[in-house]
Amino acid sequence: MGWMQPQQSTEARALNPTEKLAEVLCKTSLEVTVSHIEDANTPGANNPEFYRPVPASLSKEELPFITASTVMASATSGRHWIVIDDIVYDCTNFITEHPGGQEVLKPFQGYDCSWQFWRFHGKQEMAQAKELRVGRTAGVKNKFKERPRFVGLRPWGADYL
Ligand code: HEM
Repeated sequence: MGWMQPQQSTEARALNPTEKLAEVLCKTSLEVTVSHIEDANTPGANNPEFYRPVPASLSKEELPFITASTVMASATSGRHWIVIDDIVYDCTNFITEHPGGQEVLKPFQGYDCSWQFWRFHGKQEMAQAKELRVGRTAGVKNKFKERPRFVGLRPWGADYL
């Protein structure tokens, strides 16, 4: 039996090695990591005119996030945006230079055209497209259902049926 004596606060006295370690571990585990998330409320962020092509050196994660509704709004704006694998490409100037012609790109303004792109192109064209990136997005629809690829007379992958 004895009297309870309040302990000195840790600020007032030097910490022993165990306390020091505990302090470091606590601080480390409480550290908050932040990633760059665009604020869709930023003035102008809902207007396709707000965005311009970003440097090719930026990774996908570093691209500004553009909402699906803003991407779709580009269809009625002056910008010709298309989406391939959740990346938004500004083809406003490129459309007249596209070797496959303007007509193939026109129906995709404001829409996803991933499978159509990969049907005709490979990594080389994708590298060329990199300089047209304006942002990343999610949930943008493709107007057309992908038709199965045929290998000879059977659809690709049909041999497991
Ligand atoms: C930013 C996106 C795009 C870029 C950078 C791009 C680039 C190119 C290039 C460099 C070629 C010439 C290829 C060659 O001569 O071998 C080409 C041809 C073509 N592209 Fe694209 N393209 C894009 C988007 C698309 C999309 C979305 C479609 C379809 C909806 C498409 C359909 C075609 C077609 C049909 C050809 C002609 C292919 C042929 O003659 O064999 N392209 N494109």
